Amino acid sequence: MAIHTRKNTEKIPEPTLRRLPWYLSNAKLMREKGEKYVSSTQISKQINIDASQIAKDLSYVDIAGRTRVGYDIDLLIQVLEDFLGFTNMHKAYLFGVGSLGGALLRDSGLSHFGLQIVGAFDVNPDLVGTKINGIPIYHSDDFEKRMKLDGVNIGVLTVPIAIAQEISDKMIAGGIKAIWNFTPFRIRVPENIVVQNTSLYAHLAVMFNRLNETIKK
Ligand SMILES: NC(=O)c1ccc[n+]([C@@H]2O[C@H](COP(=O)([O-])OP(=O)(O)OC[C@H]3O[C@@H](n4cnc5c(N)ncnc54)[C@H](O)[C@@H]3O)[C@@H](O)[C@H]2O)c1
Repeated sequence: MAIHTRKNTEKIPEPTLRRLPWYLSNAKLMREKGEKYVSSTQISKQINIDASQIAKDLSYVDIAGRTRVGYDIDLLIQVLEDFLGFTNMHKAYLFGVGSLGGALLRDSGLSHFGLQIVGAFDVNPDLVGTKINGIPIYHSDDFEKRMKLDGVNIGVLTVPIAIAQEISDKMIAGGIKAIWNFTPFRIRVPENIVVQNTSLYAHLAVMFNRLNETIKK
């Protein structure tokens, strides 16, 4: 018997959005092991999240589970990939090919999650005109010209903090609609522009804190 869980039409909460890729990875792992169905209880055991939370999270995506057997794995993977936008490639530019920017260009994992960096910009003459991982590096001055050719609407910001705002303004003026900001600077943008701030160090602080708690025990 199929359970027709009504699709939850509320705005999806950010924590749910951040958990969905875990369910996707887990479903892919189960598929590799030859499983055809997966239940929220099974996912729960693997990734240590409450089964009812998983069922609630999955109510935001258009998928119905079956009693006892759970979700059809192929369908679950397809629905999650579509929902998360991992199936259609989002083209992006990266600004600032330094130690962090260069590492992101070398990361082939981004394209598995739907982000394709099609070009990068820097001002360092040693970098301009070269490629990293097949991605061409242009001079920052050529950004407007390239924008007209590449159909990009996402910008990855990995420039020095002092010029984070200036480069963001330049990106937006050129037509960029979403900025993945790795600088610690809280950039100001018009209301219609999406900003995602990301810091590796924030997670590090959590790890140190938890580690200290374990050592104390
Ligand atoms: N979010 C995180 O977890 C995290 C981790 C590391 C670094 N960062 C931040 O990322 C940024 C870059 O750090 P990094 O260590 O790679 O620095 P870096 O100095 O190695 O790289 C900065 C790059 O920006 C380039 N640049 C300078 N002016 C430019 C311009 N006008 N247009 C385009 N490129 C320009 C430089 O030539 C250089 O290649 C910093 O703001 C840093 O604080 C964040």
